Amino acid sequence: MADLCLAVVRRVALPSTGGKRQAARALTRLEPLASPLLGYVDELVIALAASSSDRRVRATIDGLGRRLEMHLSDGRRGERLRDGVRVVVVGRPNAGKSSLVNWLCRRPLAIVSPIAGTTRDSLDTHINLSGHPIIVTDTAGLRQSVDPIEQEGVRRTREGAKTADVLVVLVDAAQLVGSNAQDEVMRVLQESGAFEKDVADARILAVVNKIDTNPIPDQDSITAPSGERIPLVAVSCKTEDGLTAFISTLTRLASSICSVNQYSASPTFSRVRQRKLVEEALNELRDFEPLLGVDVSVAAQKLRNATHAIGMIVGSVCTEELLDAIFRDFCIGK
Ligand SMILES: Nc1nc2c(ncn2[C@@H]2O[C@H](COP(=O)(O)OP(=O)(O)OP(=O)(O)O)[C@@H](O)[C@H]2O)c(=O)[nH]1
Ligand SMILES: [Mg+2]
Repeated sequence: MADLCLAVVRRVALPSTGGKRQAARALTRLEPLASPLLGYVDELVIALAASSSDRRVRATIDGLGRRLEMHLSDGRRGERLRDGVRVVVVGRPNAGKSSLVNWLCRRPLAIVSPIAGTTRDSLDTHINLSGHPIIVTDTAGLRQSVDPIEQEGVRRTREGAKTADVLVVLVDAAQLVGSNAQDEVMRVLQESGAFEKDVADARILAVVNKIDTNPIPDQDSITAPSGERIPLVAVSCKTEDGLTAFISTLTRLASSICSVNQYSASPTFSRVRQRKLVEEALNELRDFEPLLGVDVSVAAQKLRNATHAIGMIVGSVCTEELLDAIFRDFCIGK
């Protein structure tokens, strides 16, 4: 076992010079993430050095893997805190999407006109909603068209819908058959591609606009085919009726997105790159166990790869000090 520890620690703890430089640069930018993950690396090396049995090594690596998984399941909170919660407004042409987005950002971001098909491209703007950073996207109205430019606009709307944290489905009160918002919202959702697997996580907010032209009966939610309740608000961008309720509901959804599990009490991954590196580290840890009984040096390489991936995020991994500490505290090699 001492041999195993020595082999593993040597391989884990001796990075290339280039890797060290890169890691050192990364550290300065990633302070909030550094301590917990650096703790893992220390723990990993120390556990290996101190372990007296294979089983304990396996348990330690398994525990580390589970904790990395917990961080990965943080609901992308760090990315949302950095970039903003993505709110995408979809609906048919002329429903009032641009009017709603302009009202949200308090400026005439998008052209508003009675001509259906005015917005032809997706437009992003950043706003602050009770302290939550939000990216609001206005989109081209969903409809069949032979115009290739409009087709491209609709394709972009669907792509945007896939990235939404909150999908606002806006329908025109005047277009409702018998004031039935449920069916029209479901049709628009279907056309936006929202029932496809990769957008299944987005929160949906249904909005009936233009209630000044056709008041609808009081209703605060509708039911999705899955049985889930979708909040519904009735508004008029013209008279501003209902917009306060719209803002409260949107704020509630944004808050719920920004608060998830215990690991998101502090921001975790603020960049996709960091998440990818942790996923890489996790894969290496998962490969370690089956290899341990077969070839210690190949297994050790897996740990070194995992350490390197985390080191790319937190920086000062595998420093001379860490090596010194291991040799001082555990007398390995003496
Ligand atoms: N009466 C009434 N008219 C509204 C309301 N909201 C928007 N409109 C009008 O509806 C028309 C279409 O509004 P837009 O905001 O351009 O609609 P849109 O959904 O962005 O339309 P496209 O860009 O064509 O997809 C404009 O003439 C707006 O002034 C409302 O609440 N009540
Ligand atoms: Mg528009």
